[in-house]
Amino acid sequence: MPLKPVHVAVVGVGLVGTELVEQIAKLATAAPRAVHVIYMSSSSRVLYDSRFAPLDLSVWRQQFTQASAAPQIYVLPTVLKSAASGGKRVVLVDCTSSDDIAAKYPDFLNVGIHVVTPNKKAFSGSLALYDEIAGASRATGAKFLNEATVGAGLPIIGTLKDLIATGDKVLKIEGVLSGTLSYIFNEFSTTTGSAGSFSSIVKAAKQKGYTEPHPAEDLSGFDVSRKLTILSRLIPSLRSALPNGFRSVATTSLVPEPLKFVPGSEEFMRRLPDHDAHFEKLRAEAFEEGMVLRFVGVIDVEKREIKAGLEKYPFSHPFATSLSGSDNIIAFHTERYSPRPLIIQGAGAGAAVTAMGVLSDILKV
Ligand SMILES: NC(=O)C1=CN([C@@H]2O[C@H](COP(=O)(O)OP(=O)(O)OC[C@H]3O[C@@H](n4cnc5c(N)ncnc54)[C@H](OP(=O)(O)O)[C@@H]3O)[C@@H](O)[C@H]2O)C=CC1
Ligand SMILES: N[C@@H](CC=O)C(=O)O
Ligand code: NA
Repeated sequence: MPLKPVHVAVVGVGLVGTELVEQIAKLATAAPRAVHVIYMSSSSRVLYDSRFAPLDLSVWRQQFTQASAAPQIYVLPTVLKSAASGGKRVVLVDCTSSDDIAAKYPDFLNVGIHVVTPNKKAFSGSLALYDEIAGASRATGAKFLNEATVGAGLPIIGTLKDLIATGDKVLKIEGVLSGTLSYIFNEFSTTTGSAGSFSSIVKAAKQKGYTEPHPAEDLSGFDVSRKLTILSRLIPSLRSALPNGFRSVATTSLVPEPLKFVPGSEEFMRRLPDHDAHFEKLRAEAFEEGMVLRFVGVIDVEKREIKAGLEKYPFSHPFATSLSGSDNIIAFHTERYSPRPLIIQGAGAGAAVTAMGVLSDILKV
């Protein structure tokens, strides 16, 4: 029986959104077309057919460059509701990092539009919004899926949900949860020295598409504390532990004090080299002790302790020897997976693997 198609509205056709549209286009040529893109927007452009006919993905780039109408996020729930008439399955795919769009998820879910997203904002901020999202989803049956918010395409959220749903007890989750910080320290702090200055490696991480739109979000550790918040809310005993979200996670920031309030990423990157000596001192001190630097996150369920920070590990430790590129590594210590934890490792940032995580959620819808 042919698959019932799912109709997607991609909001945020940036690095991840563009790759997602390309992956959907490739899927259509390889298999019976199950995913139709009916709407796409950036912060200044929007492209869709007034009858919500599927967009022709062989020419979307040209059409999108020519599209000029301003996006209408505040009316989008109503617009997509009309696209869902006749029982069509419609999914809002939020590929922005916008708080404003995240705040609208309940409106989409309330009218039966599913939400799939790599954007961490809605799930790592106030518990009130998180509860509103979960409540709207329960009320209408519209799903919200966010696998790509933690570990990009790696099956982290799905695995944690499965462990809990099958009655296992999670004791501790720990690991390297930032692709950007993994890449930076895998290059900057190695068992043999360093591949370059700190700022030049941050620049490379940005060019490779690993960083958040503003790299300070990564260096502040907030991207990691957001991921820890998202995971902790899936653990029943910690669901309400962070009512105000990621800001309550004990987090060590790597942002140099004078750059703390620099709003633009260009100025931030331009001024970062002024602080290379500080990072080099940290690296060299660790190296003298036979240690490397790695940025890790921990959720200790028994102690109700959730923290993110820069740690030192001996040259023989797996974090020093087995990580490379943007690798994430996450260990789930549970009653069943004990004394050896369940470990998931692989690229944890970058357009291809993130879009894959988003697309697999779309296919689940
Ligand atoms: N890069 C990665 O490895 C990973 C990224 N993510 C998440 O994926 C999301 C996207 O990241 P990335 O693609 O790198 O970011 P980009 O900055 O490349 O893309 C963001 C896109 O969102 C658009 N946008 C911003 N505000 C709005 C708005 N109000 N309405 C419509 N469009 C808007 C931007 O438009 P314009 O171009 O006009 O500014 C841009 O097209 C983020 O939430 C990030 O945290 C998650 C896992 C991994
Ligand atoms: N900037 C993030 C992207 C994925 O969430 C990271 O580096 O991990
Ligand atoms: Na994931």
